[in-house]
Amino acid sequence: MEIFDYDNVLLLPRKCRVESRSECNASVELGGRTFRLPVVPANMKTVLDEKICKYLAQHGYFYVMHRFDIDNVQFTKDMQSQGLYASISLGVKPADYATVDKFVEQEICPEYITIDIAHGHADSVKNMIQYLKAKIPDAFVIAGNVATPEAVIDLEAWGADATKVGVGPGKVCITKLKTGFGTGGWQLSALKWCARVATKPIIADGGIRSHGDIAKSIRFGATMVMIGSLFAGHEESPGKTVEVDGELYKEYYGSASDHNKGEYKHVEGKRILEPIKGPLKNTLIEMEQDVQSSISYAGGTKLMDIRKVNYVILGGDNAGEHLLM
Ligand SMILES: NC(=O)C1=CN([C@@H]2O[C@H](COP(=O)(O)OP(=O)(O)OC[C@H]3O[C@@H](n4cnc5c(N)ncnc54)[C@H](OP(=O)(O)O)[C@@H]3O)[C@@H](O)[C@H]2O)C=CC1
Ligand SMILES: Nc1nc2c(ncn2[C@@H]2O[C@H](COP(=O)(O)O)[C@@H](O)[C@H]2O)c(=O)[nH]1
Repeated sequence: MEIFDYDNVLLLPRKCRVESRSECNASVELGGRTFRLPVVPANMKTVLDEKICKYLAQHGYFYVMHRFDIDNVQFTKDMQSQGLYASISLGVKPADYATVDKFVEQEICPEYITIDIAHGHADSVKNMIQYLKAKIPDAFVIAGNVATPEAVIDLEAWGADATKVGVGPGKVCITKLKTGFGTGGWQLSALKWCARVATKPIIADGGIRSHGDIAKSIRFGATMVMIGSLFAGHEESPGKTVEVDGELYKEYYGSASDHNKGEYKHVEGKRILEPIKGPLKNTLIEMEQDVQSSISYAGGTKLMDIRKVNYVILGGDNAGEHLLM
């Protein structure tokens, strides 16, 4: 098996088929809706809040609200009363089952539900998927996080409509250090490995450090990518604003950090500061333009044309050119 990551793979251009990059369509379909970009901000407290979710839904982007200190039923009602789709997160504890029961009692159905736990290849996730499919069958269920083909096969068989791949590659993640497990350092090849067996969409989660990594994820089998750090440092990001030596930063902390948990127990995340880089809408526009450029370098006109390109691995034991025959 080849081991590589975002920083040692490059995609190879094919002959351009467009006169302008504006002809390239960066949109993607997930769960019956088409979104402008194959990118979703991470469902973390310092990445998004209700206001940002509303902005994303109104402007054609996918979002997944986080699951911490929030009333999911009220959130869903608020979004749907404005004619917007609702996309929430759940855990696997009794309180999460109670939330599902509340949805059923009030006859409300969020369009997207993401089951979001650290070790998603677990019976607890199987039980929650099956509960959701029985109680709210119209919701599109994303489940994770996982790291192996076996896990993707199981989650799909248990009824997940999409899986989220990535254990430990995140910027505020310390899972690798604390447990010795994960895809940190080889997330892109783990994605490739998982995508070979997937029959449903994969969301590649964690490790994206630059916009070109979006195209690399698509090339290796992702339908969408989930990104935290690149979204945490905007003017409207919910993290606290911190000034250091006259420069402004936003705090960005892991969902499994003591900052998020409120206690130091099974901590697998840390807190960092991200420099503030202006409004979110500018980043989203720049990302779209960069993905359009990626499609044009792939010799295509639509997102999945990126899947057709060859690539090179730079340095290391697996170095070389990889041609599609
Ligand atoms: N993508 C990634 O690499 C990671 C992401 N995270 C994020 O941090 C947040 C908190 O995650 P999590 O701690 O799972 O959420 P929860 O605290 O809601 O825990 C989920 C449930 O799974 C149980 N569990 C069993 N084994 C494990 C295990 N190895 N890791 C975690 N839980 C386990 C927990 O029990 P008990 O607590 O008693 O063990 C708990 O009942 C989530 O948003 C998650 O996505 C966290 C770590 C890695
Ligand atoms: N191991 C941990 N992973 C975490 C934690 N909180 C969030 N995450 C994961 O990181 C990605 C975002 O990664 P980034 O590289 O884009 O910043 C996020 O979607 C989660 O899957 C945590 O505390 N520990």
